[in-house]
Amino acid sequence: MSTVTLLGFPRIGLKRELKRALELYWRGEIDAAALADAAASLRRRHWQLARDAGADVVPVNDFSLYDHVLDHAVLFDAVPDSHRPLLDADPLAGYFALARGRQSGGHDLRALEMTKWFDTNYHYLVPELTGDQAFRLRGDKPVAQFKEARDAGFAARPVLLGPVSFLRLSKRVDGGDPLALLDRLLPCYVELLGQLKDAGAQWVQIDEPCLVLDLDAAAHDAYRRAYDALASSGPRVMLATYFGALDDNVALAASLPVDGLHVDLARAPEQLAAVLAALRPGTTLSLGVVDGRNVWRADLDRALALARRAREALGDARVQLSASCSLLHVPIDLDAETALAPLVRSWLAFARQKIEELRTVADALAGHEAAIAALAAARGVRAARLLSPLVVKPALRKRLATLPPDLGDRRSGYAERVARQNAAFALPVLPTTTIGSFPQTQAIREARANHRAGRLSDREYDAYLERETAHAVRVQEELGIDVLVHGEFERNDMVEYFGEQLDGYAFTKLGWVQSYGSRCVKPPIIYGDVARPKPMTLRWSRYAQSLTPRPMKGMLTGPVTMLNWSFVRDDQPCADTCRQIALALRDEVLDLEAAGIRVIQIDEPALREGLPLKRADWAAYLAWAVECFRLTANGVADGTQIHTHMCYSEFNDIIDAVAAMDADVVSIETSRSRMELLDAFVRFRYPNGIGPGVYDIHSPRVPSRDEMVDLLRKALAVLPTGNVWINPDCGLKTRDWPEVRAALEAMVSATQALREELAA
Ligand SMILES: CN1c2c(nc(N)[nH]c2=O)NC[C@@H]1CNc1ccc(C(=O)N[C@@H](CCC(=O)N[C@@H](CCC(=O)N[C@@H](CCC(=O)O)C(=O)O)C(=O)O)C(=O)O)cc1
Ligand SMILES: N[C@@H](CCS)C(=O)O
Ligand SMILES: [Zn+2]
Repeated sequence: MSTVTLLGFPRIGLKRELKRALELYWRGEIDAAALADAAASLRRRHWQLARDAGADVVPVNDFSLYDHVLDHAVLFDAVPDSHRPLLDADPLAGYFALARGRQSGGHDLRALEMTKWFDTNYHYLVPELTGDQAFRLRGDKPVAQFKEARDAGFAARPVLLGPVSFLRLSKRVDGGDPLALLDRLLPCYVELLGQLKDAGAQWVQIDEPCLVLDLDAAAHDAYRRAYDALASSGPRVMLATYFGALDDNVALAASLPVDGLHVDLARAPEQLAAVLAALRPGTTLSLGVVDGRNVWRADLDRALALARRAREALGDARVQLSASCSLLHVPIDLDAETALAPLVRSWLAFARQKIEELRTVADALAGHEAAIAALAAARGVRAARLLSPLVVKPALRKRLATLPPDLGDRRSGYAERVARQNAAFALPVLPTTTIGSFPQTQAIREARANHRAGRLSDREYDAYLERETAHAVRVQEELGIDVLVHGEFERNDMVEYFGEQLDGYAFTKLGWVQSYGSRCVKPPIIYGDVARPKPMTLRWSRYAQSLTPRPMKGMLTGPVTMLNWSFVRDDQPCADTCRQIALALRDEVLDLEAAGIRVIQIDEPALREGLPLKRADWAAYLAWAVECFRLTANGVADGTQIHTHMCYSEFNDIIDAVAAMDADVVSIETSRSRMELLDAFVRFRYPNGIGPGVYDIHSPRVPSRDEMVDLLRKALAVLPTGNVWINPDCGLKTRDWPEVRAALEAMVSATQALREELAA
């Protein structure tokens, strides 16, 4: 019978128990032992859940207190010299200093850079390597977690990030090629695999998601050298590839001397034939037949058909059934969603239900009657979903089909627009602004929770939000910020808040998915045609503008980000869904403008991360993504200023698309890379306004005025002064008020210093 395995399970806990424990620990309210207990009990609960749902083998070492890439950097001692003494003295404190920075106890340590994990909304910490990097094993996390599961009676498979992917996801501080360090790193893997074998591991899962990327000859060579070196040094190796098709790398992956290969058959079912043809004799094939990136019940007939084909070619013992990738990217348990409309709920599967689906396929493959009957039931539910009147809105479809071709064009070019805007707003040189959110304090979240639970009336909640908004406006005025924001206090999240107000979207109570560290999101679920029944942000923008004579920015999440950070329907192309969202948001933009809001920011932080992993697919994606942004933004008059904001982006590859969006101002995250990310704009001679982020909002560390002056000088040396705006890297919702005040005070003071220099 085929084995059911998992590549990984969510770590945060159904009720975000890990988040709570981490934040208590960081505030000094629990000690390291209590944090370790909370983590161990979550691991135990998740192994049990996975086994009860039907997994034959559970993953271990997929658990992390903050991030699995950081865990590997620490495991191999691939950390900056600055952090090593603390890591030696107090491993947990050192670990969190790498993740979050630390400015206490005589330390001034910065956090590592954080970036997107492939095309997901999970963020990993980028290991920093030097040219003469030495690696050694530090600690024994994978072995300890294997023993923990083994001793608790679970059949467990340790998960490691593979050496080539680890290096490709790292960066060299000297600009060199991280893969040049491969030969130095491999002995650590060999030693670790030996330890796992000694501990009794039968299999180890080695993740090489980079095998689904476009790879050059040097990367192919690195893969061969790496796996030749690892061959037979430890347990049997399941080489896991995910997030797409192996395509040109299929022969490479299948030729490596490993015992098993996992392939993603949710995104790329068509690759099964090529994989079966290329597989070495004796190799086990793990079929990722259930989608680990989305929440729809699987097409179990298709999954079973794929499994049967693999079994015919390989025999039962050489076939494993799994989700396409780690289940890290989906919520834990649909059973907790008691408030979802029953029909919509019947269409969904979260992590636990996905394991049950895998069990069903495995059992059906083995001919079990009950499983075969379950397949028929699942078939009925899927068919009903695709035909449901909840899904299709004919009037909207008609509007979309008859859009005038120039709907996404501004009336005039940038030069004319900016002249009008400058005359209307009379802003100083180097105008200051922020990205939108102000601290989402515990008190605000509690008020929202109380409102949701009926303990706070609509009127009380509204009045509370008005007070918070008025306070934020006052603070910005006191600080001397030029273009203000209302603070986004009414929003639980920049995507979920809009999803809650749009037709065609469902939202969950406990559908938490980790975004980074202790931070989570509840991605809303797009199940049908999207439409806007009524204005969504007008009330708060209008109120905030009424409090100040300064320009108040309207604040919207853009269509591409709404799409990429939601669970999307799988019954129509993403481009079509995105156009529907764009039309809904366009109406919001025009309502804001009509209400006198003359600066409107449309955030698109997820536009870059949605780039397909293969370059060949980029142009098509960027074409519809830009079209959707333009459709949303460009119906306004010349005097209305459109801003967009993007964070965590590497812009070199997409600068043409950013320019084609034609926003009047784009604010970007640049401080962590010390303005390196500006290069693309400089080389392109980006013509419109640009706000390079001058301080990192992800760390509690308050930057000094001089640091910001320094960064700004770098920016002003390469950008036309008249185009430059001054802002933080991203929104301030995760910070607290004293930090925000101090940091913005320093930002305004840095700006004033530069204005004086420019005037002199
Ligand atoms: C900007 N980013 C975002 C991304 N994706 C999004 N969908 N949204 C984003 O803003 N991706 C990239 C970046 C970085 N990512 C994040 C992601 C998440 C956060 C964050 O701060 N998340 C909050 C949760 C936000 C939320 O939904 N809050 C709700 C629920 C609040 C809550 O916990 N309530 C309690 C009761 C109150 C209490 O006692 O605290 C409860 O329900 O139990 C809300 O505000 O209503 C997080 O804390 O993880 C930041 C950046
Ligand atoms: N307006 C949002 C953008 C985050 S990317 C915020 O300020 O939080
Ligand atoms: Zn941002």
